[in-house]
Amino acid sequence: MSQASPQPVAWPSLPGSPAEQLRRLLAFALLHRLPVAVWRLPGAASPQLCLSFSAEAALTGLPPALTPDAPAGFAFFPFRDSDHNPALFLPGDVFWDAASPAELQLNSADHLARPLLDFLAQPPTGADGPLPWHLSPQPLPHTASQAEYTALVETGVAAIRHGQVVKVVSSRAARQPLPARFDALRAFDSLCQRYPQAFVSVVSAPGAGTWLGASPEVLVTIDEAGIFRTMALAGTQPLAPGMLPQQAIWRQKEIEEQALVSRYIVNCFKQLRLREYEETGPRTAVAGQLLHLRTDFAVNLRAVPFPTLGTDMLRLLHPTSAVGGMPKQAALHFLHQHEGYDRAYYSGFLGPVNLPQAGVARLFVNLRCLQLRPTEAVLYAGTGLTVDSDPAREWSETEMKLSTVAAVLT
Ligand SMILES: C=C(O[C@H]1C=CC=C(C(=O)O)[C@@H]1O)C(=O)O
Repeated sequence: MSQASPQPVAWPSLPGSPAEQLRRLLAFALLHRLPVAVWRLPGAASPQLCLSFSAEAALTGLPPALTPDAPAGFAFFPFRDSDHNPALFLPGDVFWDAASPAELQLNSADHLARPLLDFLAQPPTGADGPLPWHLSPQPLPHTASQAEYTALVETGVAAIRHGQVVKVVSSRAARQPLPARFDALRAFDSLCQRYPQAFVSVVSAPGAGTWLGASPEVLVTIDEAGIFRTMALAGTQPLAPGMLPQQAIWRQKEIEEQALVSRYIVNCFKQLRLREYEETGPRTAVAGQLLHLRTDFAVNLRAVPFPTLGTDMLRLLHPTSAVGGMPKQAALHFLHQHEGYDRAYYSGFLGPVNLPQAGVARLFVNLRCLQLRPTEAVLYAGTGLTVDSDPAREWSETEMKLSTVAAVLT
């Protein structure tokens, strides 16, 4: 990994608008077949970008370390690590923040640093063609019909009844044609506007393809004040017009489904023998047109003798019972046997680590996402099953979840 000390460099020409600058950085990355990630943090006004000078250097094995001395970059992890869907950690060779657009942070003395600055020095022509996004080399996943999804839910409920699993999160993929002149960067902007509290991202990397999403779910974050956070997010209902989130009434099914996720997180703390966590909730949380139940967990890392808590929790949490199930191994085995398609990076995790600031990490579960193909998008959604699940309701819940990101395909 070509990691040098971060070097601020002025944008080498008269900067255009931040949107033009972002397109220019993406054009350089994609024309050179390099991995690149753009994201907008929940509640933030503008996006940030991480560009790596080597696709090979992005291939990683273990989940990233979340300590201040660990490499800086952008994690992009699949649901399950495999040769088809490699775990990626994009080294943060170039970091750019649209909030301070006149400056680039170069963290590498790689031989591509000069060509990048030369490329950015040329003013954009305005006649640039569509961006050559990376495309996945994998075949399109099987997309379940309603009858197939019903059968999967019924098999899941039977597995719960027979005590093989306590909870399992079944999911499916759906295909939708791209509208004429679809532009993933404009779609990213549109997601940012529609979902100000989501983690909005577009990640494009050789081998993985291009993924666009607006996730409502924190996996692990560590902020500037050294506060570690995670959340138990589960249970879904539509936000009806005129309804206030605090008026939502939850059925026993959703309450139990979410409580299992909370219990799973508490068990992870227990495994690490950590008692000093704060638990808030469950409360109703808004995610676009949907409501979820959410419990927040926080630990002040400066008050506990546990410098590797973030790293250890990340390794225990992924994949959480909000995307896999409980007990974890039994649920993953069930999904492997019955789900009938490759989730790839859906329900994996993604986000910046030590970028731009050492000690700060923001990892989210890759939900409400789509994968770009030449003329269509593959969209993904899942639903937590319990013994009380009704297949028709679970199907319509996946439809509602798919519509979060499908909103940018019209
Ligand atoms: C698995 C997904 O959502 C998870 C997060 C929130 C609510 C969920 C649910 O109600 O089933 C899921 O656990 C998805 O969006 O594909």
